[in-house]
Amino acid sequence: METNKLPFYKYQGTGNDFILIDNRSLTFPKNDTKLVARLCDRKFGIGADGLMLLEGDESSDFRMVYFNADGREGSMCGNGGRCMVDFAHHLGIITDTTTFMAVDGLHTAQWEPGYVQLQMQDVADIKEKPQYIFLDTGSPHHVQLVEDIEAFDVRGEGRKLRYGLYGESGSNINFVQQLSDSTFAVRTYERGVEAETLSCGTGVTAVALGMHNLGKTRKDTITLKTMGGILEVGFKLTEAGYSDITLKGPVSRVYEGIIEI
Ligand SMILES: N[C@H](CCC[C@H](N)C(=O)O)C(=O)O
Repeated sequence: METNKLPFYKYQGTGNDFILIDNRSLTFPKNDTKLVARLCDRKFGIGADGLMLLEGDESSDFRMVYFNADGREGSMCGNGGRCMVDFAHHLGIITDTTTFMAVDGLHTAQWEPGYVQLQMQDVADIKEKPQYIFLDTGSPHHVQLVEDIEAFDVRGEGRKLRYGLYGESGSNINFVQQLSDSTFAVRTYERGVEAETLSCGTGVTAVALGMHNLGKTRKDTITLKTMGGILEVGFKLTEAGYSDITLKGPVSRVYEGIIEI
């Protein structure tokens, strides 16, 4: 059987980990769901929460294409976007500011060594239910307050809600506990990974906006403690909803390698 050597980079942003591939040549077989799932498998492949391709784009610096660990193309990934910006900087495509295209439209970002701040799409629609809230920050997010987040069964309860409440297309499920006026602890069950991840960028963005909308905080800069580190979300509230939403936190290029496919 003929094999190809595929160069890749491994990244993590607050413990949300990704395989990144320079696909400006457009040679990666992106419809091969099984291949993407195998590359993301932690026993049979490289291992990651998702895989991303960096491609060229006519209207911006580059295009980000994101796949969940199950091999299917996902919606927006905030931590992935932050890692992508560091990757583009490493490849020499950008300097310290950039505009790039993702599945939910254009994003601007600021790079500094080890940190990336990403601007997210505006959010106008937040659904408040007695037990939870739901909003889309580029990806769909259920946000639910819990009492003892450390002891909470994120995988079990997340799985139930992801399928029970949202069906096959699903939602990401975030559990949150308020720690102070402007600090919240968050744990996330991610659809497409179908497990808890150490952190979710669009998830903590949803938590920050959701907690502000519920009146749990009056601050416009919120600190989110995830299992994999600390993220910061800033925003402005206008008549049309939340705008100038930013997600900031650490990113690191862990290693690079070559895998035969
Ligand atoms: N981990 C990602 C979210 C991925 C969303 C994905 N699980 C989907 O719903 O397609 C983040 O940092 O925002």
